[in-house]
Amino acid sequence: MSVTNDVVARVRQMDPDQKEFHQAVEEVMETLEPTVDRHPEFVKMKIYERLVEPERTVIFRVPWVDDRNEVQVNRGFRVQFNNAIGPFKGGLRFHPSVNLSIIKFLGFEQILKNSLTTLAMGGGKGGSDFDPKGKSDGEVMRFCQSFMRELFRHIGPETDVPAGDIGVGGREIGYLYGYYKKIRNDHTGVLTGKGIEYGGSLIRPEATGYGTVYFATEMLATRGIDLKGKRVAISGAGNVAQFAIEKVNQMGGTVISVCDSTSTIIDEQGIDPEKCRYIMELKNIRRGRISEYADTYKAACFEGDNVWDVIRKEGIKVDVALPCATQNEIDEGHAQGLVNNGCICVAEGANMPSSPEAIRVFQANNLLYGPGKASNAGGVATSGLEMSQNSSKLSWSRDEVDGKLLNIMKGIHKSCLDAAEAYGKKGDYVTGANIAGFVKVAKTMVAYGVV
Ligand SMILES: NC(=O)C1=CN([C@@H]2O[C@H](COP(=O)(O)OP(=O)(O)OC[C@H]3O[C@@H](n4cnc5c(N)ncnc54)[C@H](OP(=O)(O)O)[C@@H]3O)[C@@H](O)[C@H]2O)C=CC1
Ligand SMILES: O=C(O)CCC(=O)C(=O)O
Repeated sequence: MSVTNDVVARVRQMDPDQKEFHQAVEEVMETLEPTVDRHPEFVKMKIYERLVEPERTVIFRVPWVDDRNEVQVNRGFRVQFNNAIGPFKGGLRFHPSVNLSIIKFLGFEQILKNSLTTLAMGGGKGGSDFDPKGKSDGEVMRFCQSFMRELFRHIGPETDVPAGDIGVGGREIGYLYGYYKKIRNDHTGVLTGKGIEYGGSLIRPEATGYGTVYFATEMLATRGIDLKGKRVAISGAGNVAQFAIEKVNQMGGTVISVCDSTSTIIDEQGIDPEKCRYIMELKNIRRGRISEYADTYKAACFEGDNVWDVIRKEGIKVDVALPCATQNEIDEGHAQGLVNNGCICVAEGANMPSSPEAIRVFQANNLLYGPGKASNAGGVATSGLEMSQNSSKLSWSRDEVDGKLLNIMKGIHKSCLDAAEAYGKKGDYVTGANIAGFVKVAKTMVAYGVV
């Protein structure tokens, strides 16, 4: 048995119920095989085994009082996975599905993603099974304050710097940061995604969606194809999806879909900038359902199906797919549906949105397939830029940050292709992203000795 297979088997045996974590580890370990022969020092120092074991995991009680004056209790998590190359860094997810397996898969992916950005950031992730949907601002604030009442002792600008993810946007970051500042009496860059008035970076809200589109354009360019005039399917209707729509519009593509967890909208006329602003207002301010879009604009609404179900069932032609909702939203059948309907490029805005079987379909059909840890790395990269601005007490202009984001995405794209070629897998972005992200972290861990 190879070292990497051993690691997968051990992870499965030690934590048998953590299926999302197994999936993430398996995908990475499969592709790291070529590094084993070339780096005997990684084997000797048990780097593969150490990579899948978090530095520490904190699980905590989050009690809070709802608007009816009743006490509620949720579970909080922070997995500090690896800080070899910089402070732990990664978002917080508030969603009822959150459990240790999901937080570990996200934290594990974050190690390699953050390494790819070239910035000094280790990997971590956290969150809670709290559901912000349907809660008042007061309830969300009291929950965030209780969450921070425990989290504050584990984080710091040089230790661990959380940010947003599903269910954690500007509102939540404001409540979390305000409470941290209150109890630590410290105004410091301990969170990213902050409001611009109190230390946030321009372009951070846009960065994940914009970066995903920049990555897609780089992939398309390798085949001499332009995004202009292409039909683009996007899933999700949250932060990543909204700014992916905005950037596709700026680059001359046509976005034909959007969804939330209850329904999918197909708009054959295209989700133009005005409709995109409508979605932002609907989702970020009114916190309504995406089905309302079809009441306002002439568009089809499919209850209970995600974007990929609808594309497959209805035979909707698509050139480019940008999954921006959640993990495993694209299964094998969805992937085949995309292939059958003409898709040439998939760039993941979400984390692990494609199942392993779906990835095999994309690769077997020679699609340009960009895994999330490369294609959505613009969000955390811009968080890294926010950290730099905070520590130097400077604020950069919109154009300056966007320019740096674009260069980082181009750099990640090149690193993926270079590593894939160097390790005998030319054009394979999955292998390239995993190896390029891993080797830097692994070399650093070797340099530190056994710690
Ligand atoms: N925010 C960031 O900077 C980064 C985010 N990501 C990843 O991008 C993805 C989206 O995150 P983000 O936009 O920030 O989160 P948001 O909470 O802003 O939006 C998530 C969107 O996805 C929808 N969604 C969630 N679950 C499902 C589902 N099962 N089926 C269909 N739609 C669903 C939500 O619907 P509803 O409104 O019904 O909840 C919502 O519209 C996640 O995978 C996240 O990990 C990756 C890198 C950085
Ligand atoms: O900006 C960050 O620190 C986190 C972004 C994130 O959670 C992610 O990349 O998945």
